[in-house]
Amino acid sequence: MRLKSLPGAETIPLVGGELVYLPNYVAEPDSLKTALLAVPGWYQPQLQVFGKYHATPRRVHFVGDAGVQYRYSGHLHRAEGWPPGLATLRDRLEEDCGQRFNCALLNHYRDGNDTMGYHSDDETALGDNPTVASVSLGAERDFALKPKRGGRAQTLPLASGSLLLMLPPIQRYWRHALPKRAGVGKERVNITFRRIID
Ligand SMILES: O=C(O)CCC(=O)C(=O)O
Ligand SMILES: [Fe+2]
Repeated sequence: MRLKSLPGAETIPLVGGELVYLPNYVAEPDSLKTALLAVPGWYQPQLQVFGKYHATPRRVHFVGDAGVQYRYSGHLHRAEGWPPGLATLRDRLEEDCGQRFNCALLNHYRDGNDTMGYHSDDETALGDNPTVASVSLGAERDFALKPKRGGRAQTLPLASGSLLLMLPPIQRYWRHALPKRAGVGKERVNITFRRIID
């Protein structure tokens, strides 16, 4: 990956990796959010935990080059193409990051009660050194990071229209989450652009 020098980018060094944060990457985040929420195919996966089914506390959608498959959170997702508006953003990201992204996972957090638990994006399908590019639209939410070896969690508020690049080898040493924020009444859409290697 050859990262272009992006004006306004802030590098956040962490032990064993780094993040790059750009607050104003998308010019009209609200209209992109509205367009993405209108795309058919959003659903709320049911997760089986100790034999009992629970609804995942957010809605998800998987898009990308037709035929790309990704097993994530116990479900096999199959992409059927890129929604209008997202292909343009992907092209710009590919240009800025110097690498291809062949799919994206969309998450819809309806309000501060919708969350994502601690995990790392380290599926073998992403290869040994994945770069995950995360774009946030709508409500500002805290992104939390915790070292796998133990230690304090750090939080980073993700503004509407921002880009967060999770550069390798961060997924090896850190987990991340989107914690509950009871005071947040507005919705948020997050897009994580990924590259499945087959
Ligand atoms: O919503 C976010 O900012 C995080 C999403 C995430 O970690 C993921 O999709 O793997
Ligand atoms: Fe993630």
